[in-house]
Amino acid sequence: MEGTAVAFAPGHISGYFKRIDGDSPKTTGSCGAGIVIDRGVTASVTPSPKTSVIVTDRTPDGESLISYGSGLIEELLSGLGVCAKVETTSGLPIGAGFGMSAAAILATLTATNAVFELGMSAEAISELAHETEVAHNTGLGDVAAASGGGVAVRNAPGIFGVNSRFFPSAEICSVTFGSIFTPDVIGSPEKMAQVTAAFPVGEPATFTEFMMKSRQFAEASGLIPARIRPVLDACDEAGILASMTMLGCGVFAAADGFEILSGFGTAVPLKVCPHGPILLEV
Ligand SMILES: Nc1ncnc2c1ncn2[C@@H]1O[C@H](COP(=O)(O)OP(=O)(O)O)[C@@H](O)[C@H]1O
Ligand SMILES: CC(C)(COP(=O)(O)O)[C@@H](O)C(=O)O
Repeated sequence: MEGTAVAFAPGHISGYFKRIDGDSPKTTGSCGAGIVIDRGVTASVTPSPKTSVIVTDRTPDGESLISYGSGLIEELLSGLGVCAKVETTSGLPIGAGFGMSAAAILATLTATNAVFELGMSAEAISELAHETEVAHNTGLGDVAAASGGGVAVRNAPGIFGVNSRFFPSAEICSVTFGSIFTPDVIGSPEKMAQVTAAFPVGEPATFTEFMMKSRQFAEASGLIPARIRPVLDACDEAGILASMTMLGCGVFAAADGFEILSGFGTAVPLKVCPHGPILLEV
């Protein structure tokens, strides 16, 4: 129980989803599909007599934003019966539909497990991360998806709900204007009813199919903020596949949309991450 462990967990852009309520957080979650991305959260965990958390977030312009304390992470550590100094650094803005809350939980648990030699399997880490995420209403399907890489297609709630993963060579880009408070959306029965009705038929097997289904869902879901409509229109005009980052005020598009997205804000190039959480240092 000495030293520091550092872990990385990838983010996840959800293209479409539908809430599924089970009888516990373990069996509650979502079906849907999304891209596991190469930007995520790096967590460094050092055993300490008292728990403290430093969170480095990103603004939509890419600047660092430091804050102290995190109820979510503090609760996670206390549930494991350990105290540590934790630093999480997000590669993209928190709350903007990039699955940064799931990545923060997965990265923190992976590093905590290593430095305290808790003996948790990758599956046990994902299970606890999923239950934490669902219990806090910060996400439904991000943990299941980000526990591995690629484009993850989920046909059941929970960490065993990933039906297939494919690994396209296509790259993407994204622009964000800020956050959408996830609990307000996934906690609203009215919004969830419209989302469920918008869920697309059939499962995507290619990047293009995934993008088309995501956009079809976004349009029918009633979730598209007015702020991103001009970006989607500009992409449509140029024939570039694009949709809304669920659940954030932003757009993700095929890589050839980078210049168009840059006309609206700070565009970020992203790759499909080939893996789930990894330990970087122990
Ligand atoms: N790196 C982090 N460290 C600690 N808490 C985090 C971190 N990232 C997210 N959270 C928690 O998750 C909440 C945001 O959840 P959500 O809107 O689902 O974000 P995202 O869309 O990035 O997954 C934050 O208000 C905070 O409570
Ligand atoms: C879309 C969302 C419900 C939330 O995603 P985020 O805002 O990134 O936490 C996701 O967890 C999903 O189930 O697909």
